[in-house]
Amino acid sequence: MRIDVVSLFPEEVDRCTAFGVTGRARERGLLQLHGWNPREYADGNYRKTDDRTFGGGPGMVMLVEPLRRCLAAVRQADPTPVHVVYLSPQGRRLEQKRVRELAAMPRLVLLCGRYEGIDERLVQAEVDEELSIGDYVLSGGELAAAVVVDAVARLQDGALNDAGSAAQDSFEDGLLDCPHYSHPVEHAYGTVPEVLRSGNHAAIARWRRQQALVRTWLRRPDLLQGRELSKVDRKLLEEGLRALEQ
Ligand SMILES: CN(C)c1ccccc1CNc1ccc(C(N)=O)cn1
Repeated sequence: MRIDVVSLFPEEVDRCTAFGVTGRARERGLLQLHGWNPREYADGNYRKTDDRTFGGGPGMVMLVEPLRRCLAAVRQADPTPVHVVYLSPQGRRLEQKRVRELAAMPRLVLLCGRYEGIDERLVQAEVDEELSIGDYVLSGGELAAAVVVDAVARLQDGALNDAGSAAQDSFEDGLLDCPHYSHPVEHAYGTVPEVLRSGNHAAIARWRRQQALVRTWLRRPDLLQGRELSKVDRKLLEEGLRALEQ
């Protein structure tokens, strides 16, 4: 998968995705990341990329023309058709389902706004999809772009070892993950649950599913709103909640 990032600070996204799973996915060529700076496509010796907003009021707006030229160069760099995503607080909320769909695309362009955002005419003419990573305001779209790069990179084939992809599964069916434990078995902070050391894989899978269901019920009941639980899951959840009351 190829991702082109259009930003006044392309290095920010590069550095945020240069480590761990995402860094390895890039090293392995599972994901190519290219940065583009619209300032290189701006006119004049100040290479102006932003200007005052019409209608008055505070703040500056990113200009159409440097971005239009920059995006033309991005398209020209590779014959693969692009899907242009604009990261903004006005975008649709990014969820894992959409991450999976984006991860399956051959090519993405991530457009990062600064100042008060980008001239709406550029957005209307060039943007396929406006996305928000959450209901909060950042100083620029770069960290939101890095979140998208990270989320899609780890879904590329070969990016995660089997343990990672197992962890992945629990989120896949829309539940929160179960708790995790490692050494030592006994610690001042507590003891590792017996079942996890039993070697009984059916019991371990059952316990993990039950924990995921109980946690989701208690912490994110909204995630259970839209779905019918199977009889098995409903029983696991009820039993898990009863155990908490003991
Ligand atoms: C400067 N601002 C407010 C702005 C305004 C319009 C577009 C981009 C930006 C850049 N900032 C962003 C970007 C994304 C998110 C998000 N929630 O995904 C939050 N902030």
